[in-house]
Amino acid sequence: MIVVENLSKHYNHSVAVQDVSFEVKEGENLVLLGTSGCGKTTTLRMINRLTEASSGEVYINGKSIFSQPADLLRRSIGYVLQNNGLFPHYTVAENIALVPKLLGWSRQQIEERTALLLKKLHLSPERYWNEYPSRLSGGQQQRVGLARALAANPPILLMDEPFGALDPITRASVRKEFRDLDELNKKTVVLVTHDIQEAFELGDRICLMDKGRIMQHGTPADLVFRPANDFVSSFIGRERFLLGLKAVSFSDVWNMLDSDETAGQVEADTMRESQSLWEAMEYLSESGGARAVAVYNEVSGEQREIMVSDILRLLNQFKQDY
Ligand SMILES: Nc1ncnc2c1ncn2[C@@H]1O[C@H](COP(=O)(O)OP(=O)(O)OP(=O)(O)O)[C@@H](O)[C@H]1O
Repeated sequence: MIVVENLSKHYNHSVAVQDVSFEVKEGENLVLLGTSGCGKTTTLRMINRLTEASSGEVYINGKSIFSQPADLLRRSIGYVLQNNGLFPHYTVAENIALVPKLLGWSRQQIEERTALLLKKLHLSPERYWNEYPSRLSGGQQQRVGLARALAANPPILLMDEPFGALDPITRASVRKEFRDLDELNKKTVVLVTHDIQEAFELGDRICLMDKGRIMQHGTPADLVFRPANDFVSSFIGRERFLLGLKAVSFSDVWNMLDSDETAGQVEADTMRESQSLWEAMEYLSESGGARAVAVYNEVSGEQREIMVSDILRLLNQFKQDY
């Protein structure tokens, strides 16, 4: 768990971050969202002390980050940079091995871990082990950057615009891989982005920032359905409908579904209750004429069949009750 209390950063007479406070629970994804220059990166870098705070406190599992040397702190926190930060003169495997080596892992341990991570990130170890970063595509470099940050299995991961350098299509597919990666499920993640769609897809909670301050800290649904002020409303702006679909999952609206719709056998391409209404929309628009999608609830063992008209009804009903 990360607790940030009244964190500020001043440069001479200018203020980069002012009095920022938030908590990130274990296993949660917190997104720092906002336009360029609002203080996201500075806030992130104060957590691993790449930037030293002017004032305020950060506790990780109850322990102040200032109670240990900054370089030791950084070995226990994964960090993914926007331009991936890979060393150009190191191979893929050497880049991934950096922190495990510093921690004194055996060669065999390092090789096993590297091979496992490459496979999980869809990079064949045989093909990419000895490759240099400049010979990889942007998406592949980004995956290696992520593998490097995950190598020593840190409980906390800080990510600065991790998909920022990618074109929109690669960006969407790497983002999807990121969401599905089991390595990340239990990690506490703080992710910086200026992309509101990305924030809504990846964040359990979002801190929307402006001019160094937090404008609203809440769930994606809080930001869309209960904006704290005019700034938040106008930031959400015309994307309200789409973001609403991304903010609501089937588990949020399960008891608004008729129980007699469908039950029984789970079909192969069934969605799960943790997926969003948006994902069901995407499925229906991409499936070439399917009128309904089956959604399976792992908790109750029930299955429902969902049509486009259900999705719109669920969104409206959720909004009214929120
Ligand atoms: N080393 C520095 N010296 C002086 N000012 C700085 C320094 N680093 C950042 N700033 C200023 O602090 C403010 C916040 O910068 P920061 O990089 O945190 O914003 P950001 O929201 O991450 O923006 P971006 O998305 O463009 O990276 C900006 O006004 C920036 O110019």
